[in-house]
Amino acid sequence: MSPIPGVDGPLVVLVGPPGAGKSTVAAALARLLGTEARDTDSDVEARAGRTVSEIFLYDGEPAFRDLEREAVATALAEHTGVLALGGGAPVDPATRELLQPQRVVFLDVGLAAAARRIGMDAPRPLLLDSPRATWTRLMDARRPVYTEVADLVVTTTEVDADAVAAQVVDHFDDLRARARATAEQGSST
Ligand SMILES: Nc1ncnc2c1ncn2[C@@H]1O[C@H](COP(=O)(O)OP(=O)(O)OP(=O)(O)O)[C@@H](O)[C@H]1O
Ligand SMILES: O=C(O)C1=C[C@@H](O)[C@@H](O)[C@H](O)C1
Ligand SMILES: [Mg+2]
Repeated sequence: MSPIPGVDGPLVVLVGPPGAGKSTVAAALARLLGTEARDTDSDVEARAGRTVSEIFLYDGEPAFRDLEREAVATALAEHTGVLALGGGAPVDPATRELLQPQRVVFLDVGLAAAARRIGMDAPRPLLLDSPRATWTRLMDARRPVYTEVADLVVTTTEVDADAVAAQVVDHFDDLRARARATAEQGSST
């Protein structure tokens, strides 16, 4: 799936499992491209006035998914920078439809690196019970979905976030040009 010329929206949308580095790489990419990063988990929290964990705990996962679907639709309509989605967002069919014309990058990662990064005891509501087994089960179920929506897959295991961002930029002509222009602007000020 290629981005359709003329379709508005973010320069890049990042998908992938918890610990893939979506939020971190979004910030690194935004720096390279001279734009802003946005994260739908943060948007949901700001809108609900609660953390993701609190929403799961008090309202349940279906309520979170409804808020997430709205947050993704709003961010795709409003944001022109880099957008990181929540790990489960592309599982929703309506969200997948919205992603079709977008430029989507799947950040892939193995269990060991993901576990190291998120320390599997962090407050991630879906990973409270048997975090490693649950992460693996989710990833097995979601891999086809992440792959289906993606224009590019970048493996982030053993690659630091700045290098992941550089790989994304290098893959797309317009992003390479934009990053060059951003760097030139930075060195001339
Ligand atoms: N490529 C990387 N190499 C090493 N550590 C990384 C890398 N990317 C991110 N990290 C670290 O891993 C942790 C998790 O990263 P991040 O929050 O960006 O992941 P995420 O995909 O957004 O996860 P979630 O789905 O839970 O929001 C952070 O502490 C971050 O500094
Ligand atoms: O993988 C998931 O389903 C989730 C990932 C996080 O980004 C949050 O959106 C929430 O914890 C659910
Ligand atoms: Mg994140």
